[in-house]
Parts: sequence; C-alpha cells; structure tokens
Amino acid sequence: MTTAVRVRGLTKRYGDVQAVKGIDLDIREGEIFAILGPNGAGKSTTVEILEGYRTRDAGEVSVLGVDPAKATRGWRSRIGIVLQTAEDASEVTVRELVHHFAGYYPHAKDPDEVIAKVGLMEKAGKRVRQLSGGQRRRVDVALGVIGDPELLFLDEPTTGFDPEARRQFWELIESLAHDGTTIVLTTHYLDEAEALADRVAVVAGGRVVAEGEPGTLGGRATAKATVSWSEGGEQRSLETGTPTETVLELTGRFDGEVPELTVTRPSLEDIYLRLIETGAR
Ligand SMILES: Nc1ncnc2c1ncn2[C@@H]1O[C@H](COP(=O)(O)OP(=O)(O)OP(=O)(O)O)[C@@H](O)[C@H]1O
Repeated sequence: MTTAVRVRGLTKRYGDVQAVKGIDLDIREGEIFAILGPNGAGKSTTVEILEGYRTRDAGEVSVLGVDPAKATRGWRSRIGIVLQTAEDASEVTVRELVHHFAGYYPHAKDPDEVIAKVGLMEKAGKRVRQLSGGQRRRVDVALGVIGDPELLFLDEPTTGFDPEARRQFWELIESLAHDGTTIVLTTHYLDEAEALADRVAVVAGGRVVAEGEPGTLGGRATAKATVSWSEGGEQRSLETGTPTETVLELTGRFDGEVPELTVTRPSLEDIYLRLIETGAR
C-alpha cells in the first residue's frame, strides 16, 4: 500500500497559540481518512498545511510525494479541494461553471460526466444561485473533482444537509473513493466518519489523541457492553464483558423472550467524547 500523505512532527504556532503540537499522520492511497476533533483542535491548520495553503513551523510533510511548501502547478492539479464556503458563482449555470473550471486542468474529466456523477444532470442548465444549499455543495464537489485529482480534501462537506441529502452525498463520496481517489475529510459528525471512513484520527489540543478504524478506535471493539431489560416494571441494566452469557442467563430466567432487551456497545461518539476529554487533560 502506497502512502498518499505522510506527516511527522508537524507544528504550527499563531502568536501565543500553539495550534499544532507535533502531529504524525499516515494516509494510505485510496482510503477515506477522517480527521475529527473539537473546535480549535488544529484540524483546519493541519489540512491547510497539507493543501499547501499555510506554512508550517516544523516537521516533515509529504503529500503525493511532494512537500506542499514547495508546491508546483503540476502538483496542485493532482489535488482537489472542497472548502467549507461554497463557490459564489451566482449568475452562471452549473454546466457553464463546471466547463469553465475544466479549462484550468491539464487532464480534466468530462464536465458532463462529472455533473452526472454528482447527481446534478437535471440542474445542469440552472443558475447556481437557484440551487439549494445541498445542490450547491454538489457543485463544489464537481469543481473539486473536475481536474481528476488523486487526492481530494473535503472540509465539513455535509454541514446543513438534511438526512436524505447526507446519505446521497455519502454515496457520492464512496463512489469517488471506489474510483481510486484518496479522500481526506474533516467532519464534526461522528456518524459520517463511521459510515465513510476507513480510518480516523482524533485531534485534540493540537495532537493526535487516537487513530484507527472507526469500529475499533480507542478500544471500542473490546469495551464492555451494556445489557438492558425490563423486570418487575423496572428498567434494569448491567455492564459486562460477557454479554452473551448475561443474555443466556436472562433467557433462562424469563423462560424465553426477555422484555425490552437491548445489548449496546459504546458508540463512536461515546469513545470520541472520552478521548477528547482525556486529550484536553
Ligand atoms: N489565522 C490564525 N491566526 C491566529 N490564530 C489562529 C488562526 N487560525 C487558527 N488559529 C487558532 O489556532 C487554533 C486551531 O485552529 P484550527 O482552525 O486549526 O482548528 P479546527 O480544529 O479546524 O477548528 P474548527 O473545528 O472550529 O474548524 C485555534 O485556537 C484557533 O483560534
């Protein structure tokens, strides 16, 4: 597996604020990698350094084999960026805008194929200003991928989306990844990271406090389970490392169906909140 992004000992200070305090990251080619963390954790600073839009104080950074501080036009054309703020191109149509951007890249994708891919074929002739927020975000993604990037940065891509639009957007991201694009995503939605990311890094206080697959992050897979049920009109629960045994015991005790039985493990959100609390300390 080739590495798309390699970061070692990255630091960045703004005046009195040490925003990034020694971050290491390895992002593999072809994976969807999510960077999670509270406001002010240093995510944007880190990502902007990777994109070549911010200088660093110290550390080694390699993005597609190049130091972003020495970015060339050729390197830039291999990267796609979808920022938080949408492109303000109010009076042009979706098709005009995507065609226009295609002209900036040496090996641009077919604009109409890209418009279809982001699900905007029916809106291609509409002015961007006439689109909904979610549809504009799709335009942003179209512009992010029109240059056929090897690596796509998405900054909080689904903020403000309704649940259906988010699901559709996730499918779009997955299909881009399926086509081989490496995706680096920052998000505040834990369910988004869980649904999309192959691996996540949790950043808190300028450091990576945990890294791994969403299902096993921070000991999640081996964390104790909570078994809950209803007994004698009361809600009962038990935290246990052997939930199967507990369920068997309950099944015997109730002689069959256990009322209101649930078995839960900590959600990614539970683990995340624990991690950033410990990280902050
Ligand atoms: N241009 C700047 N000048 C001074 N301080 C800055 C600047 N940009 C960021 N900071 C500070 O650096 C720290 C990290 O900010 P950063 O934007 O990287 O965090 P973030 O994790 O992206 O947060 P959010 O989730 O709110 O976007 C914060 O304390 C922030 O106030």
